[in-house]
Amino acid sequence: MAQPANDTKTTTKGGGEQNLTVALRIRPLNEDENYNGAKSIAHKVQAKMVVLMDPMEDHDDVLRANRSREKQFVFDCTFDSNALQDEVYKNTTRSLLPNIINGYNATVFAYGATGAGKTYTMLGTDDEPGIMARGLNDLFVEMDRTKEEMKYKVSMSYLEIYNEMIRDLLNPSSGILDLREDAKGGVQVAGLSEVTTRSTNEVMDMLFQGNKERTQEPTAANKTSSRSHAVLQVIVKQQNRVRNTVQEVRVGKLFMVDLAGSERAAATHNRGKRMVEGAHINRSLLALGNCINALSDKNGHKYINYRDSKLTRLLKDALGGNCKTVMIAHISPASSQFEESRNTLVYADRAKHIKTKVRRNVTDVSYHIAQYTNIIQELREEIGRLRVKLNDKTTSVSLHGGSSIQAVQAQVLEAKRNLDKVELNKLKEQLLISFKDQMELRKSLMELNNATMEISLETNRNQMIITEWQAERAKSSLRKEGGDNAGQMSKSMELAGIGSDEIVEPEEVKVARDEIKVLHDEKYRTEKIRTTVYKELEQAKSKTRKLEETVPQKISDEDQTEIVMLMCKVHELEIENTEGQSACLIRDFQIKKKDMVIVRFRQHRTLCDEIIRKQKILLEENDIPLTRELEELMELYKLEKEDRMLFSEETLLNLTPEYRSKVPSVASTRLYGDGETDHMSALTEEEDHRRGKKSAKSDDKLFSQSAQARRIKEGTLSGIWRNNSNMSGPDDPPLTPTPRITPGEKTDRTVIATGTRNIAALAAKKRTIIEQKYGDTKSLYRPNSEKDLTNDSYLSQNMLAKHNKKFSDTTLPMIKDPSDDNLSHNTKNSSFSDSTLPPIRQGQKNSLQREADLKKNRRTRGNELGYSQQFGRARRLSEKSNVNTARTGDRDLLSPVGYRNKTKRQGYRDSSNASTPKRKSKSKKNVPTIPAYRQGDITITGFAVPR
Ligand SMILES: Nc1ncnc2c1ncn2[C@@H]1O[C@H](COP(=O)(O)OP(=O)(O)OP(=O)(O)O)[C@@H](O)[C@H]1O
Repeated sequence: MAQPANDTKTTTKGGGEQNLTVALRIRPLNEDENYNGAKSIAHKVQAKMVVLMDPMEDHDDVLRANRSREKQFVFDCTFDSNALQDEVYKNTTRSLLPNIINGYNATVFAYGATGAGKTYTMLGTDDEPGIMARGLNDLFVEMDRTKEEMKYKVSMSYLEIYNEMIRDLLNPSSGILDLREDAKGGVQVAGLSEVTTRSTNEVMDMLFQGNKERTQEPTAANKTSSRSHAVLQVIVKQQNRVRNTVQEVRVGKLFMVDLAGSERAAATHNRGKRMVEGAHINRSLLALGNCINALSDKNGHKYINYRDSKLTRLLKDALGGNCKTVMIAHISPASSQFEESRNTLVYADRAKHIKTKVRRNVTDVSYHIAQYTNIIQELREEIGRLRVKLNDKTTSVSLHGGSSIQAVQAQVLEAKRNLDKVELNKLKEQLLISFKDQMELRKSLMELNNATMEISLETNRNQMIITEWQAERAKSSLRKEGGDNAGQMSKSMELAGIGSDEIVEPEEVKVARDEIKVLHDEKYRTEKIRTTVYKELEQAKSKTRKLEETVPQKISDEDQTEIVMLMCKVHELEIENTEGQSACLIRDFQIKKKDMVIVRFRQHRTLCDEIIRKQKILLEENDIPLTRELEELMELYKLEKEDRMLFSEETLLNLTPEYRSKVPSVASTRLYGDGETDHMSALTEEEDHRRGKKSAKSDDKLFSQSAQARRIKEGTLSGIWRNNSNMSGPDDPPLTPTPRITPGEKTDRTVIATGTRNIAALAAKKRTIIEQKYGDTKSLYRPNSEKDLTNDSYLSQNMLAKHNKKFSDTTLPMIKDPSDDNLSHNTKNSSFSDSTLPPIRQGQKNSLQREADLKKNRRTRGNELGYSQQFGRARRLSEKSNVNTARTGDRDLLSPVGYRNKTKRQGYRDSSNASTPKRKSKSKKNVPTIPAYRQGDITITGFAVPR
């Protein structure tokens, strides 16, 4: 029997003292006993009680009446002749097996006379296996049940004591084995083979082979009499599968002993060898009986002599040590076996009092470092085993439950698809909302940009009206002073800046001033809204970008990704479309602005032309010779004018029709452009002709009338030269829009003459100043060869402006040459910018009236804003549907724009009814105001972006 390797510390834990379990089995009468007429004298009278009757007892024998040997015995359990093998096993042995597994020792031995049925109980037959087979079978079953958690090692040995000699039944060739005791008092059989077994079948095979080796001889008492004690030892080592450095190993031993039966020589008729065998058997059994007697001594002071036989030495632990012991006594019920049975019963009854101390055998093994490798290896093997097991389970599950798992997987996939679909729809919805918001904001921004442009244009137009009137006012002052040579200087000075207050400002100019202020406020408000919208647009863009970035992360399906990408593409195209529209509008605005600059330039040029012409007349009339330089300049001027005429038709064609119709007050000036100059020249010539004066010889070229100028005579002087009733004679025809040219020469001549006189007055003023300063006026008339006169075009407007700033203030602002390539750039920086609002004169006579008009305008706008704020998004559709109508002035009154215009018109009417003349249709203006901003609610007068 091998011991655990390494550092071991074997201890016994738990348990306690307990009595030997004694069972009694009474076998049936065999054929011989029946044949010999033996009577059954052993009876199980209760579950644990047996009665052994005295076969010699005779109730009729008075002498032996009180000497009956009948006796009752009580054991832990009794089995009669009808008891089955399984019943005996279950009631005596099976309860021991768990103890064996948990490290306890147990012994089951069969005791009894020869032929009493010990071998039958322990070994049994093929059909009725005995306790050994059943016990071993159940032991393996139990180990198999817990093998996942515990690791077992089962070994067995099988020996016999025959004639006090120990033989290895599993290895008979090993000869007689010695019985030795170790230092701890443990009994060891040297050289006994321990065969490791893994299954019940192996155990049974070995048991079968071992029994064949057992000495068994027929005797008179038993045809299959066992002539030796057989000891089957099963050692079970148990340890937890989870290894540790200190491992607890439980070692349980089960001894199953089939003793040889005691025999009486007389009864067995043994002779010779059988008699010798019987003597050894009896001797060993006697030793066993003595031990039992000693162990069962109630005082417990008797010496237990185990050394009298090898049997008692082997059963030392089983009888008095650490062992749970079950003794199954066997008797024959036959009356012929009364003495044997009675002795057995007496021994068994004594054995009941034997107490053993049962403890668990535990060995704590501390492994050396070198052995950790083995532990690790074992652990790896365990892991591998578990993996195999897992795979097997998976495979098994796949085989048996594959369809259900596939169904579950399908359901999970389906659920995931549904989830993805819901998420995708949500994402799509968010994207669409984001696109829509962005588009609305872009359109709003575009509309606001256009509103700003419209405001700018409208401001310029009003500025022109004011400038136009200021020029007229200046000329009107000249006319009033026309012909009055006396005090020319003082008048001229007055003309230069003073006296204009006496001229009543027309209603149109007042409205223009009011509207400039309104437009200025409107521009400020529009810019503010534009900033807000721009910020919102940036936020919307950012939001859309984030959503677009989320798309590939959340959408795995290819088709779904494609759909969302298409949505994004559509969105991008919509944005491009909007930007294209915006660019068109901006270009249109630039063209309009350039047109306006051109008109302003032409106005200015016309004035310059007129001044030059009149100066030339004055020079001729006064016989003032032209300087050489002036002649050269005149020649250049003439050439430039001819070129201009050639260019005029092309310029006319390039002007936008919309602008022509939209700016009626300056339309005539703009439309006819150079033609007007020509026409004016023609008129001047006609006047000269009527006066009978000859023109200067150079006039045929310089002031010649072109065919085109004559053709377009109609309406030419409707602009700055004629639009003043104060300047018109009583016989003059109505003012514009009358397109037909009328005899206005007289007025024009007056104007021209007045202008010339003004210039002359300024010249005189200059001379006076110089004289006062230098006392020499000749320097003013120095020939052109003289240096300081070379650059003095003293009759030019610029020169005059230098001497009198006020004069220049009353004239048109300086305009850069339109031939500049940077026209648009100059336009932005020019004096026409709406940021340069004209100064509103204080102290004018009509200032109170204008203030009233302004307040009225403000009130009107206030109504507009309040009203427009009440409009929601739903109103937009109504507004949009009325855009075209709004352009023609017939706007929906529910529309903010329509409401505004309607109110405004009404406001004008009220104003005119109260204190001011009715506004002429010519001066009716559409001030581009925008209602209070609400995303997508912007509509500009005369402009709407289709949605
Ligand atoms: N309970 C029983 N039921 C039927 N037959 C039995 C029973 N017990 C014993 N026998 C039979 O009795 C005979 C003797 O039994 P067995 O050999 O087991 O006695 P034994 O006590 O082992 O004898 P020995 O000590 O000589 O070996 C056998 O033929 C056996 O089959």
